[in-house]
Amino acid sequence: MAPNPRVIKAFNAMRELGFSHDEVKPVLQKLIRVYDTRANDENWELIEKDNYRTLIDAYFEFKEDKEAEHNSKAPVSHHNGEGQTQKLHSSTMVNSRQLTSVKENETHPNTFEQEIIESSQSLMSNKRAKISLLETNTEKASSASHGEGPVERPSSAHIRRGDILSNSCKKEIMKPKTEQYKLQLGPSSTGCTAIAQDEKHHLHFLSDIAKGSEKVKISLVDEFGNEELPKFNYIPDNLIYQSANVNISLARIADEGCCSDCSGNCLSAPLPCACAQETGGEFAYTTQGLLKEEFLTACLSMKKEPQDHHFVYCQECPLERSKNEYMPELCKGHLIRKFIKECWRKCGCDMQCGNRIVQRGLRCKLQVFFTREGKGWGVRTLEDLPKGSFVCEYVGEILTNMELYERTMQKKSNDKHTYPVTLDADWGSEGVLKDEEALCLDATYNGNVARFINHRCADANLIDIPVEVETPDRHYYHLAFFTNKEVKALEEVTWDYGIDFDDHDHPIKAFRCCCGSAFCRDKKRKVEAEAKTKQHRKGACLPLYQAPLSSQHLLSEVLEASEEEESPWQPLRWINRADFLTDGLDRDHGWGPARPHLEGPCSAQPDVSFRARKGSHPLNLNRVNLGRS
Ligand SMILES: C[S@@+](CC[C@H](N)C(=O)[O-])C[C@H]1O[C@@H](n2cnc3c(N)ncnc32)[C@H](O)[C@@H]1O
Repeated sequence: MAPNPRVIKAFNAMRELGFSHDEVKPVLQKLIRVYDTRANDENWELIEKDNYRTLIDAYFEFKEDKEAEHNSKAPVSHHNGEGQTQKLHSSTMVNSRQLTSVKENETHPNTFEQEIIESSQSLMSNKRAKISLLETNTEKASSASHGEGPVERPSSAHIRRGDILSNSCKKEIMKPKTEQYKLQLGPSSTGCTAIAQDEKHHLHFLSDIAKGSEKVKISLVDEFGNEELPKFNYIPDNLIYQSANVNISLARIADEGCCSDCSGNCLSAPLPCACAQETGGEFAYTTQGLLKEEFLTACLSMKKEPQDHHFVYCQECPLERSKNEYMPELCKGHLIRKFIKECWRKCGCDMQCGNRIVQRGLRCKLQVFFTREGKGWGVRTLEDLPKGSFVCEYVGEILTNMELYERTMQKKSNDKHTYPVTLDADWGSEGVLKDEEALCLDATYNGNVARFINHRCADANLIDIPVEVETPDRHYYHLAFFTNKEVKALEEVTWDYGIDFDDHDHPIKAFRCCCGSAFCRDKKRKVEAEAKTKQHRKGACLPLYQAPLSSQHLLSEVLEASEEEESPWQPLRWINRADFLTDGLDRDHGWGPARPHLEGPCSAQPDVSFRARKGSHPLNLNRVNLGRS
């Protein structure tokens, strides 16, 4: 295939500015992918405009990231929980609950409003609360709680603060309208917060975002009243999007892979059954339905300290293939995970069997709330949860990684994409995975409550564990969240996405982490980057070259020549790269950017200052005549 002339033009333009082909290639490739120029040739203009300004910026960003990555890797210890940079992993399955006929006593809780009161009361009795606030007197709520009518269907109701604030609070509301004030029960993410706001603000409140599809209601509240309600479809079980190859059939479950001879509760049998083999001949669950301590500890240590032997490297990584079909990069590694295997349809036990926890679905009282730290919506528990409790599953659409990549490319820039989960916990046991077998979960458009669970670096209170239920093949499994410590009512629940904040190739751009953890990997990275910038400012700046104005030399020639040992062209001055970039390229005067590897000490004062290019920053930078004129 003949090379695209625009690619050649881009390389030529960059070469003229002194950037070599090899340095530009990965950056250009990335931009081509990001702007999808193959599908839309017009997008080339975005790369080409302002004399390839985007490409130049991307080039420096790329360099900076590489340097930051290099610096951040060296001192990181893998034993303090801060060094995890594994890719997202995870898991699970299709509609096990749709496929199972669950005949259990449905434990619909009281209305959301009652839950809140209960939570507040429990806080009061714990002496943690200073003020008890939220209470309802809406007719609907009371009739529902008295069984006089159907439970209110969720809707995007905007309930005014006066409707739900208790009498104790109304005194406060009499304060001047302009005054905003907040009455709190503990810190924002860990305590109940009730807020009386300016009259203009409304409290967003939904009594059940699951619309009755879960065994418990999941309420949503925005105490700040400013945020738009999230737009997505609630689904209680995973759905296959299109090309994902998820093959569920009883015939695929071997007799040895199930416990057809069991009856009742496998956990009460004298010996563990075949389904416990996966977990070393012991069930992962206690008879109280919690994760066993040893199993939890083993899973936690694998996540926190992923030693080398816990990673596998694909011969041809489907993740890399989805990013670049023609020139995939080498596999970055996948963490091998511990699985739980639950009894299922071919097993002789009943639905109450203690080895069927995740498939019985969500039972915790959870609430979606708007966080204050800049994380957007989050999830908190409305009841105390003992260590090892199953909280919920990460439910979404099952996509191939190719489909995910395409989806993220198509999304509009201001669309929020929830963090997807790659189902790669067992990729190591496979040969070369086909695209339709390399799956992930995306809960952006269709998902359950887990789509609101925020990330916390290293010391989150939930752990995600892969669970095999209805299919023995491990392309597809469930990803279940369990508490890894006791979680008190009204605490936010979080999990460590395993996000690598330096991975700029990930289909979803990493967010600025506001997890607040002392082990925050993003914060650590920023601190390191800032230290580096300061160092730059102090002295280690970049060399700036200028071809003599009188000379006919092209800037590229100057730059190329300056790399030769005997070159007459040596950088005489250095400038701060950030300053240079804000000022733009002044090619009319022959100014060119320097290459980072030529860093050196900053010179004191400029000899000469030049007029800045029209429209650029009017700085008299260290614009020094570097030529030998
Ligand atoms: C799975 S969603 C969680 C729900 C999300 N907060 C929302 O409002 O829909 C993941 C997204 O939440 C935000 N997020 C999660 N954890 C965060 C954190 N620690 N700091 C900042 N933003 C976070 C990021 O925008 C991320 O892409």
